[in-house]
This record gives sequence, structure tokens and C-alpha cells, in this order.
Amino acid sequence: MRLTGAAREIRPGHKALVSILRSQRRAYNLAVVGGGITGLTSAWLASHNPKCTSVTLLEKEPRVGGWLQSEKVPVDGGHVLFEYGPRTLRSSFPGSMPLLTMMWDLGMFDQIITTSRKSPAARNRFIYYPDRLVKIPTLDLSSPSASINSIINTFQTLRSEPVFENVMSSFLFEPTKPPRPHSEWQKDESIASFIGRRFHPKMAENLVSAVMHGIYAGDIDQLSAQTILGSLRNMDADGILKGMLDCAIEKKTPLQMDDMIAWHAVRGRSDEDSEMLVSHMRNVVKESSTFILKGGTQQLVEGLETALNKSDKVKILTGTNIKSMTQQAGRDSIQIQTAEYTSSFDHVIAALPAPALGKILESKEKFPNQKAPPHDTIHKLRSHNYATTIMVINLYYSNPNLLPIEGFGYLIPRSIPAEQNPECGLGVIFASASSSGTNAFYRDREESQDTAPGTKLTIMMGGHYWDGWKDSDYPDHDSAVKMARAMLERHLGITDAPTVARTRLQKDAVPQYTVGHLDRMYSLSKSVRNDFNRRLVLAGNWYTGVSVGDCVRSGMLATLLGTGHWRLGDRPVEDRAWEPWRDYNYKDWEFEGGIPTAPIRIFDFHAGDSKR
Ligand SMILES: C=Cc1c2[nH]c(c1C)Cc1[nH]c(c(CCC(=O)O)c1C)Cc1[nH]c(c(C)c1CCC(=O)O)Cc1[nH]c(c(C)c1C=C)C2
Repeated sequence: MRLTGAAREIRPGHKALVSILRSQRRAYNLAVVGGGITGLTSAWLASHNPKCTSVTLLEKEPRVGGWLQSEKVPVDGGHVLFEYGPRTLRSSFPGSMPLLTMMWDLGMFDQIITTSRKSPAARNRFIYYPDRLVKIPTLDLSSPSASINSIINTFQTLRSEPVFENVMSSFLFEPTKPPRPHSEWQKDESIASFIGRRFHPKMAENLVSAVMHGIYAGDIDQLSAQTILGSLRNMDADGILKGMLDCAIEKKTPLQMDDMIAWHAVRGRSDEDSEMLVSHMRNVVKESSTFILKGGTQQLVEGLETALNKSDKVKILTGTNIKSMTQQAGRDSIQIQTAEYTSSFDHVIAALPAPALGKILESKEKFPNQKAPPHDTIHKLRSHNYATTIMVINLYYSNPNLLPIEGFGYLIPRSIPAEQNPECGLGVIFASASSSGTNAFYRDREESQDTAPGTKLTIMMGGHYWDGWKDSDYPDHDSAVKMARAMLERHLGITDAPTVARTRLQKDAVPQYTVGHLDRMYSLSKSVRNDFNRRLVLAGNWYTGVSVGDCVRSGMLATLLGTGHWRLGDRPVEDRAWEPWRDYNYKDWEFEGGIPTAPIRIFDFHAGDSKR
């Protein structure tokens, strides 16, 4: 049942967004290209801007939502919900605030289910190495005796399990490791190189590679340490352990500047439900490390789509192929041509994969007075083309006691040799465990995405192991299910046949931030700004973060800052909360056009700063 008498009544509309969008310049019309979560967020935010006269959302596929895909499958006794893309959303401050605020404004808060930090799904995470599942130790500090026991157990596990070989000694010696030579500080390196250099290559192989499988399905030899481990890498000069100790003593936390900007932008609320929103968001972040939606991530898509369909400013064009995107000499507006029509837009937010945008810009369509093709931008977009492909296999078993252990699931590191991982397995999620929890609005309600008992498992395979594969190389549905079952038998001893098996090959699903990513994105952003006079904005998972929260933040920054209709520092002085960018020369930061992101990526948040 969708809410919520209570929350509806206390939601007086979108005063918040209207108030931050007040300081507008001229009226403008907007095209958003790409109907994934970034594009939907951008269109939704723009639709609340009184100066935005129309929003046209163009999507190539017949549906919007992109990688957010959930399916309710009827089974004996009810239904189970399968996810084919992202499933759990991270709950953290300030990273989740823009997403949670948007969900509140969409009236979806009562559809959020939080997973307690104390639940097995949050605490029990496993790594498969070398031929068994090993739990990653977590400290239980709930009482003095629990703390002592858990420290002793952790110590024993770290000493006895081969997956943790060298971990203790590499932590011990980390402070003695020299930093990189000063001349190389700015130079990026791979995650394998950074972790191997500061800790031990075995730690990179056995532990960090598994984590990177779970996030990027990527290879630690290629992924960028500067982009992905930025805050740790900033501690290279004095040592990471010392850096972390300093953070604990000085009560400081490295935070992303973009997160703070997006949070600042959406929290400028003056409406009466703002206190209630903040208190509910605080509960979500305090009590859970992840949250889900009762109807799956698809529900967020539907919430946004419904809101957009209600707005008479918004047109959603699905199944629409763009033939060209051009500018005319002497004009700033951008012309978009589809099979049906050609239209001119004051601003365009491109929330589609970088190579797909490159292809559109490369189009040979000719118009009178057309500017020369933006070769520099096209070249940079087309060479930013590496994403991993994942086969997602969802299995349902009617037996609720199928699993020998409780937890989130397990990840497989790249140190497992090919003979022992012929399926190219990346990990297995015990999906039933993370499908239930507490309602974020009604804290006394326990809820689940599934109405039928049983066990849901998701097996992921492929990723960087399948780089360079042709379409004909990928397993089909039957082979994928067979491979998944072979993995489950080998790893968990499960021989039962699943009642339901659904597979989906997610081609080029996770863009890879490889060594040098930040420099390349800076250069791409500059080219786009120059080539399109700041009228073209790039947003989404190809640029500044691959998670759902990152995409929502990116969509918001694109709409607010990227179109130049809001500026950092626009808010009146008396209304100003703590603004960390004021410690830097933020007035010189460029956000309009290109990739809207702060040049200072990470800053140290000191406890008490927000009261300044
Ligand atoms: C379709 C497969 C995906 C894989 N990674 C991602 C997708 C969409 C993206 C992703 N996964 C995680 C993160 C970081 C956390 C966040 O900020 O949201 C991102 C950006 C972590 C994660 N990985 C898996 C789960 C269930 C989660 C959620 C958060 C958590 O509880 O830690 C599982 C998983 N994802 C992928 C694989 C191979 C895998 C294996 C078990 C690839």
C-alpha cells in the first residue's frame, strides 16, 4: 500500500526546490538525453524550476530507468522480487542525502526498507578463498566481554586464514613504507600498485580485488587509485595508518565536496516538513548501512516517471533515436535531430554512455550554417569506452533453509585461478537476507520485498574476465544457469534445482575508471565547454561515480550548476549553513557546461564544522 496519509499531508509540494531555483536568470528550455536514473533526476529537478519552460527527455529504449530493473515473479505462496542491476542503496552522510530528499519529495519514504547495521546481511560478508568461504571479521564492541572475544577471534582468523596472509604484517610495516617520490604525487597509479606498495601485493590480490569485483566487476590492475581510493591515497605522504589515526584523534572525516554541494542544494528548504525529513533521514543513516525499496529499484523509476508525467512541462520520448546533435555558427542553442523532428534547446544534459554520445556528435547529418564537428570532444568521448559486462543470474528455491550460512553473500577475488573459477564468477548475493528490514517511515514495521517464503540467490559472473568477448562468446540462458548451479554446488554444496531461474546479460553495465581517469575527465570537460559554449552538460555513471547515489547527485549538479542557473554562494548570507567550499577559491570553480564537479574532490570534515 502506498502512503501515507501522514506523509502526504505533511508534504506541501516542492517549495524546497522552488526556493533554491529562485535565483534564476533567463527562461530556458532543456533536453535531457538518456532516461536512466541520472536523466530522470535531471528532468525531475528541472521540471520544478519556474524558469525552465520545457523539458524533453529522449530515451533510445522503449522504457526509462536504464540499469534499474526489477521484476516481481509470482511463485507458490506469493511473489519474489528479482533485481537485475543495482539492488541496495548506500546509506551514508552526506552521500545519500540528495537521493533520500528526492524520495521524500516523491512521497516514497514509506516504501523504503532499511537493513539494520546489526543484521547478518550487514555484518556477515564472506570471501571465497582458497576453497572455502571466509567471513571478513567485524568487531563487536557492544560490551567489554564481547569486545575481548571479538578481538581474540579476529586475531585468530587473521593469523590462520590464507586469505589474510600478510595482512597483519603489512599493517604493522605500513608506516615505514616510503611515499612515492614528490615528482610522482600527481601521477595516478592502479589500485593493485597502490595497495601493493603501501601494504602487500597479496592484500591487493586476495581482498581488494574481491571488493572491486563487487563494485566495478573490474580489474585492480586497471582501476584508478586516484579516482577510487582518493582519500586513502591523499595520506600517502605520511602513511595511511597515521592518517587514519589523525582522523580519529582530530575527529575528522574525508568527505566528497560534490556530495556536500548537492546536499546543500537540495536542503535549502523552508517548508514545514523539513525538520521531519531531516529526522527521518538521520534515522536511516544512523541505523542502516544500506536500504532498499519495497518494489525494488524499479519503484524509484516509476516514482520519477509518474511525477514527470504529471508535469505539463515535461515530454518523455521513449524509443527515440537521436540522429544528430549540432550547433549553428553564431548561435548557442543546440539542435537535436531525431527521425521525427528537429528541435532547438538552450541547454542539453547528456546522461548517456560516453561512447554513445560520441557517436551522436559524430553524425554526418548536414544543416545550413552548421558549426564544424567538435572533433576534440568526439575523440575524447569515443576513447572513454571501457565498461564491464556482467551476467546476472537470479535463482529462487522454495526451501527457506537452503543456505549453510547467514549473511550478505560472498565475493571471489582474482587470485582464484581460472581452473577453480571456470565460470568467471565474481560473487554470489544471498538476496533473501537483504530483501527485508524495517520501514523507514513507520519504524515499528518489519517488511520484505518478497511475499513468498524461500531462498533467493543472485550469481554474478563475467566482468573484466570477459573483456574483448564477442556477442557469440557469452553464455546463453541455459548455460548461464548451469554455470551458476555448478558454482553453488562447488562453493556451498547446493544441489537442489531452483524453482525459478532468470538471467540477464548486462552489456557494458559498469563503466571503468581506469588509471588517469580524473585527468582525462578534466580534459573532456574542458573540451565540451569550449566546443559547445557551455550549453552541453555531461552527467551520469561514466564520469563522477557509478552508484545510484552518485548518479542522482550527478543529475542534480547537472541541472542546477551545469546549466548555469544556480551558483555556489547564491543563497543569501543569513540563510547560509556551513559551506565547506568557502575555505577554497570556489568563485573560480567552473560548473557550467562539461562535467559539473568540484575541482577539490575531497575535503576534511571536522566534527563541529557544520555548526560554524
Ligand atoms: C549489476 C551489477 C553491479 C555490480 N556492481 C554494481 C552493479 C550495479 C555497482 C555497485 N555495487 C556496489 C557499489 C558500491 C556501493 C554503493 O555505493 O552503492 C556499486 C557502485 C556494492 C555492492 N555490490 C553488490 C551489492 C549487493 C552491493 C550493495 C552494497 C553493499 O551491501 O555492499 C554485489 C555485486 N555487484 C556486482 C557484483 C559482481 C557483485 C557480487 C556479489 C557488480
